Amino acid sequence: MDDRIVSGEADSLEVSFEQSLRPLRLKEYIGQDKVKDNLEVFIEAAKFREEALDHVLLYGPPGLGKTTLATIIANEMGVNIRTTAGPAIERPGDLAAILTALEPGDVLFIDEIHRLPRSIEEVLYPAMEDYCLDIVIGKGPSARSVRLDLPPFTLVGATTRAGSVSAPLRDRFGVLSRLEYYNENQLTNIVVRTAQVLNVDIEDGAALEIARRSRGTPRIANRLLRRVRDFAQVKGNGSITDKLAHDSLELLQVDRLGLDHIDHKLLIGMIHKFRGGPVGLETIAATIGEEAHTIEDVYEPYLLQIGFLQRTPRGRIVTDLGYEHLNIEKEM
Ligand SMILES: Nc1ncnc2c1ncn2[C@@H]1O[C@H](COP(=O)(O)OP(=O)(O)OP(=O)(O)O)[C@@H](O)[C@H]1O
Ligand SMILES: [Mg+2]
Repeated sequence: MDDRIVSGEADSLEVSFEQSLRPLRLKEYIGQDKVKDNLEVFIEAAKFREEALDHVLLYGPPGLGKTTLATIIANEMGVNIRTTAGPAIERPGDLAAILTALEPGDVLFIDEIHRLPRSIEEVLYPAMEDYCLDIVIGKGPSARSVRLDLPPFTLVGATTRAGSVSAPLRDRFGVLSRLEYYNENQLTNIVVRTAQVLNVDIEDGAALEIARRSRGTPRIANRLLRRVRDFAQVKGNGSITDKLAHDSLELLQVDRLGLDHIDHKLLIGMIHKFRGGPVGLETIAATIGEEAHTIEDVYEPYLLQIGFLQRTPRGRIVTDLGYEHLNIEKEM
């Protein structure tokens, strides 16, 4: 599952490649105009008042640019960014060590913030509200609580599951920004920009072709571009022409809407075994040999989003659009 070329999640080898492609400024960050416009105002106002920026919660599916945006926020504010992740903070002391090391105005980026232990969340509340920490020293009757002052800072939290962030934590963010899937035009611009960074020639049609197959996700667009570049170097003269892009994407088995063999297996399985549904999640899972939650979290969202699958109270159904795309006649 992890080596799916159209997975929104980053694979471990991709990290440094992605790092080199990250836009550093808001101006270079393509799309997400609403989020960008708001942030621009808040950043300018905070800088004018010489205060730390309000805490920001970024949420949305994997690969849409949350980590990138966190870095940009720090750059635009002209401050340092300290990065950690929800599961990495196990004890209140871990959090205290990080917070007390911040300089005034710094950004603390907590990725996967929905996975922060509850006990840590409680320590975080006064830190976010009043820039202070209440720490308990000692045990039993001699235990006492001391209050530590912190420098003003900005917490930037990121999550793919906004629903799993507790209400009291969510309420302490001044700015809540939801990242949306990108349209074809924006993804084309991202592909063109990445090609420039990688110093590879690409024709307009080729950039569009890659954009279309990227499931609205910059991470996938960049990954497909990298694979296509490999074909261009081995089978061509290094330039990515329209034809080369088309042929290599066919070889990579990513269809013209970004569906891969697993999407096809799922849809075709539902059509052939259950006449397109309605069929329950568990049954689909058993049919294609996957876990139900993997289907729900990983395979299904894009198919629902492009309207190929529909959720009904009696189970999932393949829509007419889905049949059409697969070129299968619907049985009456
Ligand atoms: N708006 C954008 N403009 C240009 N490139 C982008 C944009 N958004 C994301 N990217 C590129 O896509 C890749 C993935 O972005 P990023 O790592 O920020 O996603 P993420 O939302 O943090 O994903 P995850 O949920 O897995 O942590 C990066 O290489 C980044 O350069
Ligand atoms: Mg990230």
